[in-house]
Amino acid sequence: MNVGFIGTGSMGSLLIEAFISSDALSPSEITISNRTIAKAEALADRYPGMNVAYSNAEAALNMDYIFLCIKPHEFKQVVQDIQSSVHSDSIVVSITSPVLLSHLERELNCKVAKIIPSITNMVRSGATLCMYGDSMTEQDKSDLEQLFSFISEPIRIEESYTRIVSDLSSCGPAFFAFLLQQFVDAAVEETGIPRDGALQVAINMLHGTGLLLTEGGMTLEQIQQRVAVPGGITAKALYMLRQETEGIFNHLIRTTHTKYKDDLVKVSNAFCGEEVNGQ
Ligand SMILES: NC(=O)C1=CN([C@@H]2O[C@H](COP(=O)(O)OP(=O)(O)OC[C@H]3O[C@@H](n4cnc5c(N)ncnc54)[C@H](O)[C@@H]3O)[C@@H](O)[C@H]2O)C=CC1
Ligand SMILES: O=C(O)[C@@H]1CCC=N1
Repeated sequence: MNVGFIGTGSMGSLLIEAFISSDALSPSEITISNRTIAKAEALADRYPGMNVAYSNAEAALNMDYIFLCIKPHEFKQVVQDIQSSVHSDSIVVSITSPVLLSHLERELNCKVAKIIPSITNMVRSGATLCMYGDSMTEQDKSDLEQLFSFISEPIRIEESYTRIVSDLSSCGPAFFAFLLQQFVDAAVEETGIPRDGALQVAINMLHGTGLLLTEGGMTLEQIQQRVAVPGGITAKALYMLRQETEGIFNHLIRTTHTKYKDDLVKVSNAFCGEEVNGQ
């Protein structure tokens, strides 16, 4: 398989490293390009056999898959760069939410997909959200999902739900890391417990809670019920939490969606010179 990665920043390098460490791809199957070429060269130095391309056009030439691991505002330029390298059987994969499949289909004479990864894929965990353009066959979709199954659970979603599912899957690790940090900081502030010890206990708790929900087969409600014995301490604290956090995640979701709509308008203007009112 020949796979091109354009953009070797945070997510591009994470995907490359996860695919290699999971044996989904060997370094010699991978060609990379990046705006700052020294960054691509440094990555390739760590994986003998990996190829560095000195233009995006070269990174897309003769590739089965071309992953665009760049920011939304960088798409228009990169899509132009690769236009003459792709052919009807190439599959271009975008990993960002505000670039629509229709934007890519409009500009590229090839098959297109959108796959939103998550930082959790670094440890071969979490989901990848899969959406496909019209020319992707069922075989193309299952081949791509087979590749992503080495590092994640691929889940097909409707493009109209991209943002909310990205909030849960890709932004979620940042949101829950933030909440855990607040919990630990408060523990230190309120009691003087050494931070390292408190953090270690909190991390074990989060890991164990994840296992209860997966391997343990428990629901979110069951976990709360089993811990919050009637009249006990947890029950009292959960009551307080419900009062104090009411509506907070609605506010969070409205915030991500407002930013998403702004980005979508900018990308649509760049691609089509017109505004789009999609969600
Ligand atoms: N951070 C996360 O957890 C997730 C990020 N994403 C998406 O991944 C995308 C990339 O994000 P990051 O990797 O965090 O960004 P980044 O800024 O770390 O990486 C982008 C890379 O693209 C390169 N680049 C920019 N313009 C280029 C061009 N014209 N030609 C070649 N290379 C170019 C930059 O040099 C940089 O190395 C974003 O669109 C983001 O929405 C998607 C899911 C999760
Ligand atoms: O907004 C996006 O497309 C992704 C999800 C998490 C970070 N960036």
